[in-house]
Amino acid sequence: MAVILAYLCLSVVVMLLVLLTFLLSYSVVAHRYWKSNGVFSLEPQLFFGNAKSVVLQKEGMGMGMKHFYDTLKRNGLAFGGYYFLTRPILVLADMKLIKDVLTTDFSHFVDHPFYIDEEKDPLSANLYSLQGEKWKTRRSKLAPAFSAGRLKIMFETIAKCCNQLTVVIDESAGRGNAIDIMDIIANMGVDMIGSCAFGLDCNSFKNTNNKFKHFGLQFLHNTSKWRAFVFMLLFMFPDLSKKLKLTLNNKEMTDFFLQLVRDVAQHREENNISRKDFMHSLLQIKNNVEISETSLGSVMPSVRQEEDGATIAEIAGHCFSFFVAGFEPFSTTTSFCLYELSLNTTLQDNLRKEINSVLDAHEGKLTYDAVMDMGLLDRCLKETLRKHSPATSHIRLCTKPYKIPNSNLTLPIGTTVLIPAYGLHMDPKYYPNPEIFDPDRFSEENLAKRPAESWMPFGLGPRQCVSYLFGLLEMKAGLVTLLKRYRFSLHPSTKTPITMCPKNPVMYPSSTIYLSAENISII
Ligand code: HEM
Repeated sequence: MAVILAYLCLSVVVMLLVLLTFLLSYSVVAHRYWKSNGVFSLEPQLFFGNAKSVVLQKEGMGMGMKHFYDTLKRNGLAFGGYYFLTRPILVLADMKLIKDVLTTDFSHFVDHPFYIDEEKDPLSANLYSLQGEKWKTRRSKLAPAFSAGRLKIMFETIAKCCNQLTVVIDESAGRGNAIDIMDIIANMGVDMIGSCAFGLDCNSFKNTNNKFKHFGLQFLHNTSKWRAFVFMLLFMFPDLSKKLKLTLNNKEMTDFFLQLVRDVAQHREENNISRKDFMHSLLQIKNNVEISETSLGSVMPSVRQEEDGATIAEIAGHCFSFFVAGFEPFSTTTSFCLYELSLNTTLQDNLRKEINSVLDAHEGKLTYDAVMDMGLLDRCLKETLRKHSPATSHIRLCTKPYKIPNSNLTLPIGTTVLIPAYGLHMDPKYYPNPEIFDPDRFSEENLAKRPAESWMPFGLGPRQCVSYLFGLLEMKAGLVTLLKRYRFSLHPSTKTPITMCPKNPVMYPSSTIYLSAENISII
């Protein structure tokens, strides 16, 4: 027995040693990549590459990339090599090169390098992750649903969701209570996407345990080490992950969203119901009805079609991506904007003056045209998206060999390329004193002084956020609703300066932002 036990122990030790040797050699060989291609990189650490602080969640990806961008700029380099664990990533620092990759030479960089498994994880087959021709076809079909004309029609649905905001704040206003502003805005974000994408009237404020919110937040706020590990495997080794049957979205959540979309689709199609939301547009795509930018139209075609233009799983994937892509940036940006306005109450008062005078000119109604007439609001939001950009980097996969202009480097297919948006947004060359919140940076005069590409919270080029107009619109509608009714100030329980949570892949504060609100109408 003792001999068998000793033999087993020895076998395990030998296997571990073989595995360790393999990993060591793999890491050492992988970390030669940039040097052998003559590309500048910082000395990588075994296994971790240059991402130790990010992987160990001591620093967020945005900050890590900003530091590398600063290093490249200090050394006058247009690009540099970075290792995320063993994966080489080319980081761009030169504005012209960034513009080429994202726009002029887009045909070489069509895809986002993310995991997708249409069969086992249908929700992963969304616009963000789709690749090649499939992405191109779906994006061109979806784009009209996000046009200005269509959003103007949808504005009524957006405005309805904003009304709920005041119900909760009214309970705390004027009492000096600490208001967890991000929680309130997040609830509104759930309502907004629930209503505008899934066609629900979920009212998160009253029904805090609703299933829709539960699953959405489960996806977004699960910062467990296991999830981070699975995410990393899916990013680093997509083929191996598929073999191991790893998925990003669990079955219970997938089934919930699929059933939800199935029910809504069936109900609307059977009763030919029209509603001013994205679900309406998606059902039109499903039924091969052309999306008009000037009128809502019916979900059912006038002549029955042989084949559906989209499956329920595709629609669910799209709605889910609207939720995932739209919820967090909406709630963080709107909250950060209110935070900045609470620190600068003169600016807040000026903005309120603009809101009131524009609303007066529009018969006191919150309409699409009224929101579009608010210039200072636009500048405040753009400055928030610069300083607190939710997406800190943009990422592309090289899909066709690409020779980098003015260099000897040709990128092979499969190279990951990263644009450090947060680095650009905090670069004093484009934004002097970048830590200062100054909406004037977005005045026409100041805009003319720097390249337009130095501001890219929504990405750039054909793969830029499909919904940036809707994103801006919903945030503006929320801010107008709040600022015309309340004066906000920072509550003493907020820890300042705000630092960023290193566990969250997007820009997210590490401690709660508490504000106080006074109801203006009764001051
Ligand atoms: C509110 C602020 C928002 C910000 C800051 C934002 C930011 C972004 C960014 C940075 C990207 C990637 C762009 C790139 O790779 O170049 C993106 C893509 C995307 N966003 Fe947004 N987004 C916002 C709101 C929304 C909303 C509300 C929706 C949906 C209703 C949405 C849907 C999408 C989709 C579907 C993609 C993938 C587009 C594609 O790959 O073709 N976003 N967004």
